[in-house]
Amino acid sequence: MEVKKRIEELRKLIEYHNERYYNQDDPEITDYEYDQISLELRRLEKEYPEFAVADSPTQKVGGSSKRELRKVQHDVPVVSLQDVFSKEDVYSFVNKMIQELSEPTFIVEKKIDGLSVVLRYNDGSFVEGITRGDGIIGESVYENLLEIQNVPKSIPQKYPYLEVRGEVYMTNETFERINRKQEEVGGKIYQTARNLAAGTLRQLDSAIVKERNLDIFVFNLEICQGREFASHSESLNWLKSQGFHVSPDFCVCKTADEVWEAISNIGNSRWSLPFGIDGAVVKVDSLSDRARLGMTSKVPRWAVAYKYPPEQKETTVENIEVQVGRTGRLTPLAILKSVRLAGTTVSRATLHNQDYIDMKDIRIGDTVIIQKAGDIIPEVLRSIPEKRPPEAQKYMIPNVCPKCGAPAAREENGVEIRCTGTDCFAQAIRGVIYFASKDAMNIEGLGPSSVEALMTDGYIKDIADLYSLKNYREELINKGIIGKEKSVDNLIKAIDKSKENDIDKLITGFGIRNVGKQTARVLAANFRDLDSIMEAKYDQLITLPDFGDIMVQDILSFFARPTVHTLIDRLKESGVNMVSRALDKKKDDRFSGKTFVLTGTLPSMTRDEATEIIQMYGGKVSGSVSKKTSYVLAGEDAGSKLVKARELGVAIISEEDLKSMVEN
Ligand SMILES: NC(=O)c1ccc[n+]([C@@H]2O[C@H](COP(=O)([O-])OP(=O)(O)OC[C@H]3O[C@@H](n4cnc5c(N)ncnc54)[C@H](O)[C@@H]3O)[C@@H](O)[C@H]2O)c1
Ligand SMILES: [Zn+2]
Repeated sequence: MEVKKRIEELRKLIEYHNERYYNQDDPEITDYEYDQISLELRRLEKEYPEFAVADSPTQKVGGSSKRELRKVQHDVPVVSLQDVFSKEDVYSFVNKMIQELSEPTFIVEKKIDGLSVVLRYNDGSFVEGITRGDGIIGESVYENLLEIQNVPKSIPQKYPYLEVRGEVYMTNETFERINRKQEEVGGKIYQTARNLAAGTLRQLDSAIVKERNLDIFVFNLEICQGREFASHSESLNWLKSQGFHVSPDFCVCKTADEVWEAISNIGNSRWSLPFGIDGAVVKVDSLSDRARLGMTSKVPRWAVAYKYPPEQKETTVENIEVQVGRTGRLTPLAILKSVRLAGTTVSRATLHNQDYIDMKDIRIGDTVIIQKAGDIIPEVLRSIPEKRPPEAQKYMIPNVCPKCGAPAAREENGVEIRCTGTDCFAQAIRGVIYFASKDAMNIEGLGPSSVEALMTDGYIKDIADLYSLKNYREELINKGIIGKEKSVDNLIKAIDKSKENDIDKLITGFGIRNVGKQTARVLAANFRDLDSIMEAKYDQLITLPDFGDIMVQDILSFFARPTVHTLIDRLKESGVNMVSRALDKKKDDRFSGKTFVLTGTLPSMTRDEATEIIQMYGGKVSGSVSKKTSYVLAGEDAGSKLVKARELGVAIISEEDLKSMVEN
């Protein structure tokens, strides 16, 4: 029973991360973490075949396609690759092939970390380009592919039909350039070059593709009408001669030792490559052998993908600094002797909190092992006590705030230590940065460095001061701390524009503890204006969807502070909007008299979000289906309610339907 539950839990988790990764191009966890949970599921399903199901994520490929992009059926199903994680697995694959085939040759290639596309050519002309999608149906990204220089638009040898497969990717340099630009304008920071490449290729504006400099490596020939190839290497060489950018410097091997050497060589060069790879692919070279071996529903039997373990390095902790967050939280940060790790220079790593430091016993002067899980954020894995200098003391986060000197205290029953000072400069800076951030007031051009400069030079002390910044226009232009005239004017304009925001943005911007943008939205949708929220009582707030005791207490204590009242008065005087627009929308009660029942998991909304939308337009949400039910909003794994709805002939709608019902 326990196992079955775990299997189901893993399936749900993987489906969720697949959605984030393949469909939204915005993963929440690293590939390394994802691979760990997939591996666990694969092992359990193998060990307990009685719990195997046909639609498990281990049996499926990729994601679905976007609504806006044209769907195209694949000629040859685009499958995934069998992952392996150890030397033993590589040897056993190679040796098995050697046993089954007569003197096979193997090709070892870099596994480029991008997204797969299929390119089609008619009589030598590029006519269609498709993403993998779910492997059977992909989405056309032809217009965007036209903007990639290394996709040949026509090739010299004109066979009636040619289909090749390749990986679209972005170089590290371009990736960093774009993120730097995003940071300057306070925009979204992309997690990895792979997501940005995928997101770029799957959006609707080809001009963006051009500007973002995508590239492609072709790694397989699928179909070539009118010509036979004996081997993969022969086809790659031919593709190269036709102007394709082919999977670079592939390696031809005979034995498991040679294959492993090739894999190790790629591994050693990994962090000096100009683009990201997430492994090495070992393929049987002979195409007739490949045909004989065939494939499972998900992977070919003639190839495996070896995934490298995260790179680890030894370094020393030179110091531990303490940072002060927006809510006064003190976060210890290890200052490390700089080392190159997974392609970047690492000189700091968060130590999270006192418990983390205690658990790993990390001290100043210690030699530690660091790694980048999934190659993004470095973490300290462990310290090496044998190499510890004799004078190294156990580390304790100080009991005063390093910025303002006020006492710092550990939360009751919590691990966080916070500055209790009410006048803490470090907190104030973070507070303003947060106020300006995308989820909050979304003030473009007001990123961390501008806020810090403005506050250090005394132009602003708090968020209300932002709205009088225009009085210092000339001075700011002369001083140049924001930039030239244009930057200053843009900033002033953006600040001015933020006055018109709905109050959920403002409430988010206050940075009340435990009140994120979703909670702020609920508040805005249920009260007329900020004054009524400030006057709201416990009993009123606790009935709101998803509001819990701690959150309500936090809201009440925030609005009880006299300093908050003064601040809000100043914002009002500057003309910052204090009226709920979400509530205005409520007057649109197109769902009045209609009852909805929700069932199953919706693709992108939580049930509460769907409920909120329905209620906002005057509809009711009920728990059970009856003849009086107007609509059943059904998602994945919908159960008995859906059956009942069908029986009673109640209209069944999807999340998409609901969205279109409330459009304009
Ligand atoms: N972080 C997350 O939330 C998350 C979610 C889903 C998937 N993932 C990552 O994606 C991986 C699964 O992705 P997948 O289904 O694309 O399979 P895969 O990455 O295991 O391998 C298949 C793909 O590799 C690519 N490839 C690159 N170079 C190649 C070459 N030389 N030859 C052949 N193929 C080459 C092709 O696009 C092919 O479709 C996971 O292992 C995980 O790392 C991460
Ligand atoms: Zn402080």
